[in-house]
Amino acid sequence: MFEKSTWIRLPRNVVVGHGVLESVVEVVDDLHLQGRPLIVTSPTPRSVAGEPIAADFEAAGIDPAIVSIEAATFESVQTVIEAAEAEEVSYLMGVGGGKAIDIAKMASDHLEMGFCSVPTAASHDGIVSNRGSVPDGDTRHSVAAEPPLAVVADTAVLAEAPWELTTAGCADIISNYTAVMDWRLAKRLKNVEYSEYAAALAEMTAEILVDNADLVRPGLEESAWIVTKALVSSGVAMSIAGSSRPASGAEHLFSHQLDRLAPGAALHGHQVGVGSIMTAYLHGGERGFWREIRSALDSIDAPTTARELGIDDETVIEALTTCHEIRDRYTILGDGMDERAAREVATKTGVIE
Ligand SMILES: NC(=O)C1=CN([C@@H]2O[C@H](COP(=O)(O)OP(=O)(O)OC[C@H]3O[C@@H](n4cnc5c(N)ncnc54)[C@H](OP(=O)(O)O)[C@@H]3O)[C@@H](O)[C@H]2O)C=CC1
Ligand SMILES: O=C(CO)COP(=O)(O)O
Ligand SMILES: [Zn+2]
Repeated sequence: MFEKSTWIRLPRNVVVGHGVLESVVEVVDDLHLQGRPLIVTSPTPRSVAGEPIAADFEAAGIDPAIVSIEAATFESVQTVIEAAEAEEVSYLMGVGGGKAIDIAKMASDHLEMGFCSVPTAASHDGIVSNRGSVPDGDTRHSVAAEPPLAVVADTAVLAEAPWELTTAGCADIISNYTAVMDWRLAKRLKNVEYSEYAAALAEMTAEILVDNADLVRPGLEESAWIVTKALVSSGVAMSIAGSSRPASGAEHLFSHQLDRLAPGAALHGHQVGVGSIMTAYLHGGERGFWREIRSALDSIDAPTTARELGIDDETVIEALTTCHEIRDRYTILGDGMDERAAREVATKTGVIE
């Protein structure tokens, strides 16, 4: 008897383009969301988009609540849950980078409330996904969370954000190549659940972005358009898979470990990009695909070395040798790299000197 089933949760409205921030109230109205929103944001995105959105709600006769969080932690999720309960809101709106959006989607999941995603930076592919990624002591959880009902991505806002946030988003997408290699390996060796469609979409997204790398340039709003479409597509791949596997392999474990060892040193996307160079080397050997990953990152001005990340060489080695412990996710790192092997991959790929 055939007993398989799947449940893919995707946004209903994805609105991307110049000036669409002004359409937030209309988008919410189209979803028939009633009552007060809680705008979940962080300091810079609050002034860039949180306050203007709040003003638009007020002009429409709706009184929004607003809460700012500083870090992607379970304490922040709790702060948002308490604010939502105290303010008696009906739905949440994550306005910001990956941090604010992750916290809003996780709090929404707990509160069983709808959630909309308003990115202020094209820096990560959690804009659309139904996952939240949160550190917790020695581990990093990738938890199921509420997917957004709507995404409103204003390319004018995204293009105004610091350029390195956009290159971080590109690198998060380019890392799909190695994430999918790890996923296929885990399917072959450990029989993990695998979706051909999600893997193909994640890879194709990276490929289209790399093919369009010439158009990704600072000061061009079209760059924000190209990168945001890729981030949406990659998030959809995660939602199809029901896990972050299509977009998160060993290069993400490496980045998550760097977050613990050198907090705040570099952006998530930049760290996974550098991780991807090294894990591609492990997948393909010296003459392999890692060179293409490195030149793709180079072509969009993303870091390719520890020095460019602002992280010292020894921290890179420590992260490489310990990051398999971050979570139970089988990757090319297997049950861990020894120090000599880590030094060799980091040196041969030029990540450390
Ligand atoms: N759930 C998922 O599927 C995924 C989740 N992630 C998660 O997302 C996070 C990474 O996202 P990222 O966006 O890099 O991190 P942050 O949300 O920390 O944003 C990075 C920085 O950009 C600033 N910023 C955001 N928007 C603007 C703007 N318009 N102008 C100026 N500065 C701005 C933030 O300011 P401020 O400090 O004021 O907030 C912050 O300093 C990680 O926690 C990662 O795990 C990443 C990919 C997928
Ligand atoms: O960053 C991600 C995809 O780009 C997802 O990270 P996690 O695997 O920690 O959920
Ligand atoms: Zn990522």
